[in-house]
Amino acid sequence: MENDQGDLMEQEEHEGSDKPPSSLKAPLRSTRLNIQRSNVCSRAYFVVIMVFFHVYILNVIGLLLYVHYNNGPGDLVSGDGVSSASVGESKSPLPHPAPAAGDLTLHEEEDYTQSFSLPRIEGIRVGHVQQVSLVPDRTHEMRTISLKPLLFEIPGFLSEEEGRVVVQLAQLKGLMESQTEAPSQGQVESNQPLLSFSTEEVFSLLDLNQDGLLQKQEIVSHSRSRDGTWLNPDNLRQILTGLEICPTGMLTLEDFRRVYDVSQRPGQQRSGKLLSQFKQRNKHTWLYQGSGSHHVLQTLRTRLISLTRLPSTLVELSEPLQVIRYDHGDFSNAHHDSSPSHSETTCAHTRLAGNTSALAEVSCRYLTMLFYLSSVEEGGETTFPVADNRTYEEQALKQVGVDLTDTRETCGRGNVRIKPTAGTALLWYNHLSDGRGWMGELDEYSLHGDCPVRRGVKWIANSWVNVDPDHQQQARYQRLVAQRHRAKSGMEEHYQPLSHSDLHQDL
Ligand SMILES: O=C(O)CCC(=O)C(=O)O
Ligand SMILES: [Fe+2]
Repeated sequence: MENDQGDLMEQEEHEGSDKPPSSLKAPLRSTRLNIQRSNVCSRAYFVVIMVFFHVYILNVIGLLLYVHYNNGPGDLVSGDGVSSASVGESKSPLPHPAPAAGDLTLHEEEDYTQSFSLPRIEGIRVGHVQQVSLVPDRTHEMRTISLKPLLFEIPGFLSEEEGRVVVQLAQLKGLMESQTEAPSQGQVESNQPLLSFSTEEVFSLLDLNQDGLLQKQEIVSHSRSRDGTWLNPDNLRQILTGLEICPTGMLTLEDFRRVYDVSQRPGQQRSGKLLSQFKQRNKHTWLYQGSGSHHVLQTLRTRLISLTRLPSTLVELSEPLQVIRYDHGDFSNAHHDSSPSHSETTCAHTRLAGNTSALAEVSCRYLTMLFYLSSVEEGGETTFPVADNRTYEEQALKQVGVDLTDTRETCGRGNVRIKPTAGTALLWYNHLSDGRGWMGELDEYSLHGDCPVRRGVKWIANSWVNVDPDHQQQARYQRLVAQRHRAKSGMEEHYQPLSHSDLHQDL
């Protein structure tokens, strides 16, 4: 470097004179050569730099275009021509939307099963607030309540007026007495002890043909995790596992005692009595949300699709809206809305496309959206007893004398408790991701219940999005629905969308 500069200065010094001193001739020639070489080098260097610079700029532009088109609203799935929600505290982008399940055709099934993925809203951290745009002219705040389970609260998701409409529609339709009502019928007073069944009583209840042996079919016919069955998913899993290793394929009372006691908690074993998963629920009804239904019901579903960015077909093929009324003292014990998958179980919603030899139909619910339709003066909180605990300890749920699933006794101890406020919606994922974009294991932390209503009346609505953990089964089911649609529209002059009730049993 220094040498080059020295040569340059030397050259400049002598440029003015006609004849440079002879003593300087030779060195000067070599200096010129150096200068030319140096010019060539800098030009090449400049060209290389410019090429890299342009490539870099092109890369950046390409990346920006990619991000823009992948996150753009045009990509979001909305079967009803609904504009999608924009969500974010500006920093928290949502995952990529899934392709429309409804667009599935026969030859596309393979691709579909390869690439189909379920979006999941990111929680970021507890207390994180995201702005969501669900309706024109205003935004809503969505707050992360817990990460385990992934649980959000959205105040004002529906207006008080919309809440009243849903309540009135439920009343017009007529609310059914819950099948889980206490045998003493009517109201159970809040100070009445929980029903409990001995192992022998449960065996007898399950033994439908009273032959003293439990066949698989008998066990799984009680497998529903909701609405007061005797077997919660954990019980069912333990018992079915016990049955699998039983050479006869049937359980005697003795076998049953062994597997059922294993599935119970120490506190219950001590007393020799088993607390039931009995849930006290007053009345409920189901409201269809498809085309032709009240616009408020359709709007709720539309907002759910916008918020979750789930394929609209998936949501449209899910259960109808369940509306529940709780009077004074009513409650439900902690439970999971969905079920763990097991080789013996099949999802109720895809059973048409399912393996008919599967013994148990269970609810497969990727997420729950719960709408508070009324505020409650006292009590009635939704409780998540183990939410955000560092580790999920099944044993800790039921220690001697303390049963965290018993909301009548231990509601105050729940890690997360949400007071019902008219218009607020809760959203939580009942399942973890399988790591490949599909629905994975049941999230044990999604355990929840509701505390007894102490003053006032509580109205809520549940919207569940059904997904089969076996995505090929989900694809087969949707293909079947699409085929039926085609067959139906071919037969009818006016196209009528296949209603949920055509495909699902009343859950
Ligand atoms: O009413 C609540 O707060 C919870 C209701 C619930 O968990 C259910 O209906 O499955
Ligand atoms: Fe629930």
